[in-house]
Amino acid sequence: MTTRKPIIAGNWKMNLNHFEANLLVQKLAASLTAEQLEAVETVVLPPFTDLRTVESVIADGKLKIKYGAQDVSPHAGGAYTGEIAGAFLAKLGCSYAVIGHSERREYHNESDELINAKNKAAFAAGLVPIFCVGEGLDIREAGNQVEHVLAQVDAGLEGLKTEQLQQIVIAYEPVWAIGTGKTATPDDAQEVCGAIRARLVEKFGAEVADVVRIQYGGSVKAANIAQIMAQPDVDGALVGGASLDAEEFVSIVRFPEHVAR
Ligand SMILES: O=C(CO)COP(=O)(O)O
Repeated sequence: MTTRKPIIAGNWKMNLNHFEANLLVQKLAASLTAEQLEAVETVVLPPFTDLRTVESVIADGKLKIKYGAQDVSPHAGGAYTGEIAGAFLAKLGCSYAVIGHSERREYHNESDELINAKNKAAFAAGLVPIFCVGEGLDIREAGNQVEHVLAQVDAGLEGLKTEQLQQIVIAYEPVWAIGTGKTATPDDAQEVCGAIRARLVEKFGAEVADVVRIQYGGSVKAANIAQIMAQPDVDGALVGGASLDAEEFVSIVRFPEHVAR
């Protein structure tokens, strides 16, 4: 089996202006050693307007922190007022783009088809999608979470090439656990992340499925990261609220040390 490098990403959502972004990245850089950043891929996902600043801080300090955007247009360019093209994000040094976050599915009516188009647009621009899936509370209560998430996975990955599938990051974020303080149990997270990997094996073969990194997201904190990361099919976390606090996020990135303690 391949060893997948853990990936911890901080989704700042619509928080922190570019001055605040500068400060937070500086704090992360001051607390995380080169070894820690080598062991755990660390990503920040600020609002679009912070990206130029984040690019500068990271380039100036030669920091091994990666960054990305929270969305991308499905279009390459043109008359799409308010949209941001993947090529612009790539020019700013972004490595990743969050695609299909539940907040965009819910508040912007993003469909599986649109999300699939955005996954393709991200790759076309040289960005790696952090492709989000997850069930709402009604679906969880009816016990249909696996079926629901696998349908989202199938639709979002439709038509992607093998080398793209090998790079994509899939984030499983149960909607009922986002911002609620109600974390899924490690077993809940493993059930769905394991089912996602089994589906990847079935559709694309073990060589693809073995290298795809699957994150869990939903009320991840320093206090619960180690148990979540101990699950065999969880390769990282997509962190919301706790990523806005430098000390807390640093502690999450340093999860391998929690296990050793
Ligand atoms: O939506 C999330 C990350 O994308 C999770 O948010 P919280 O960590 O605030 O629950």
